[in-house]
Amino acid sequence: MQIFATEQIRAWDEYTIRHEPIASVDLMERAATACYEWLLQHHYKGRSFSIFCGKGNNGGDGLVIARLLAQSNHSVTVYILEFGHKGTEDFQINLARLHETAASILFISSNEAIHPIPSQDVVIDALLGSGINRPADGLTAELIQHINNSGNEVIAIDIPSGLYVDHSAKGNIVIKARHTLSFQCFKPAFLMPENAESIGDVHLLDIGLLPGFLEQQAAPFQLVDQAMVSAIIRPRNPFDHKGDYGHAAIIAGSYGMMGAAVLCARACLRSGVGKLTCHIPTQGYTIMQVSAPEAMCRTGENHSPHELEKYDTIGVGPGLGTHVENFDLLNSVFEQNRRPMVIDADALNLIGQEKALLKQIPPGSIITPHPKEFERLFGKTANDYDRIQLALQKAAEYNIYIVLKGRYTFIASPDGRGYFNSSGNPGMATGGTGDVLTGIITGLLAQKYSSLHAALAGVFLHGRSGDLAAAYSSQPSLIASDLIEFLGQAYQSLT
Ligand SMILES: NC(=O)C1=CN([C@@H]2O[C@H](COP(=O)(O)OP(=O)(O)OC[C@H]3O[C@@H](n4cnc5c(N)ncnc54)[C@H](OP(=O)(O)O)[C@@H]3O)[C@@H](O)[C@H]2O)[C@H](O)CC1
Ligand SMILES: [K+]
Repeated sequence: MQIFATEQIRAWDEYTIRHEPIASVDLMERAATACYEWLLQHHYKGRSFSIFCGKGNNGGDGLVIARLLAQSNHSVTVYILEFGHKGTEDFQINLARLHETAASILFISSNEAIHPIPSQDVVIDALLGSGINRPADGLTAELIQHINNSGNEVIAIDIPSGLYVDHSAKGNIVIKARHTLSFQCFKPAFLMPENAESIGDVHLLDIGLLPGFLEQQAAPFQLVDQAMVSAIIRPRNPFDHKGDYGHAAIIAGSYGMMGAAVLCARACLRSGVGKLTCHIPTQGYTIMQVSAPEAMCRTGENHSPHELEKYDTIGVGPGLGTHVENFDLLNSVFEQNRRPMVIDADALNLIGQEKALLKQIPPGSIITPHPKEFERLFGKTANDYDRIQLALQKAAEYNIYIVLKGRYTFIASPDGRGYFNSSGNPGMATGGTGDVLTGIITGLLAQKYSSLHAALAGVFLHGRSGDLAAAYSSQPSLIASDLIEFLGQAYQSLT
């Protein structure tokens, strides 16, 4: 699924209006009807509503929702924020239609006109949508603060008022919604951690925008979804043998952190790799042999980084520790292996301390930092949008794939393309889930998936395992081992 910027969303509306064809006011009716139906299907039937509208088409959506609610015997009060102009054509048509109903209509043109919101009312926020072009200030800002301070449940239409679709509104005054009802496709704003407080739960409603538009568009970002990953994962051939699925190595673990190495190894095995050898410290030998009997082990000084050429790929980092000898270890790995590999955790922290190592990473490799590790490698950014741009820039500079872990993990490709993963849940915010991800991606690389495909399929399967595990038990109880147990079902769910 494509993730569009503001101009493309507008162009998609216009394309649909021209080619369906459908009048703009009827498209608004369709969008608002989808919101109205969502409300009825989600326990809002019979409630009373305070609906706040601007004078653009976002406000127009609010007026249609108000009419549909009033016509179905809901108590509706509509507050229209005076912007000093008449409003868009579709706004005006729908204001006239609203006058035919029992809804109360009040205009807010000064602070004195802002009154307490009845505590039982559901608030609908239709003040500003994708047409926002400056921070909310003056009366608009006052009204947003008033709504936020009311404690009422807020449902935002299209996007919480005050947020921009595709750049940061950090520090600005923005509606805090419990739910956001948006249309057709994800907006970049919904995928940024800095907006979590504003957007609440996002629900995408189908308003029948024509798919023909998608063929003409290069979107700035793509959503990694089931359709994309199902097309990546290849079925197995009946005559295949283990040699066909590659030999991976994992270089991981240290005293007190063998768990990370075990999780990584077991995830790698479950990803479908043909053979796995673990390069681990001597004191971890028994732990690994008992925990992952399918894996071979190499022990010796400094993880015994020898004869690495024989592996199809290598995953390095989980539980490695950051002692100084590990700089030699990394140097040795990068010298012997020039094929794409996976670099995570302490290996990234070492590179963060010795930035010259960045240039030695084999081309096409995948690094998997969480935001703190990313910051140690590439520095701080002012906001989440800038961090994504920095990831794209660094991916190109070092010819690597950057998997920036988070609720919607971002994958920066060196060719400038960016992807947001759609699977996963907050239950996965627990120790060891990153080690599992490294194991899965290493296993996919060994199976000769391209770096891009290994990264995309790896993050999606990892998140899907988390979703299945959380559905089976719960989010709070989820532990990293559960992801490995559910990886089989995650594969199964693709078909
Ligand atoms: N497929 C769809 O997505 C559909 C979406 N629809 C809805 O349409 C809106 C977008 O409507 P638009 O009229 O383009 O924009 P807004 O309603 O968001 O804004 C209207 C005007 O408000 C002014 N503005 C901008 N920023 C501010 C601000 N900070 N404070 C006050 N006013 C502001 C600006 O006008 P100016 O002349 O003052 O610059 C905007 O033009 C979309 O979000 C959906 O809700 C349709 O229903 C169809 C389907
Ligand atoms: K809104």
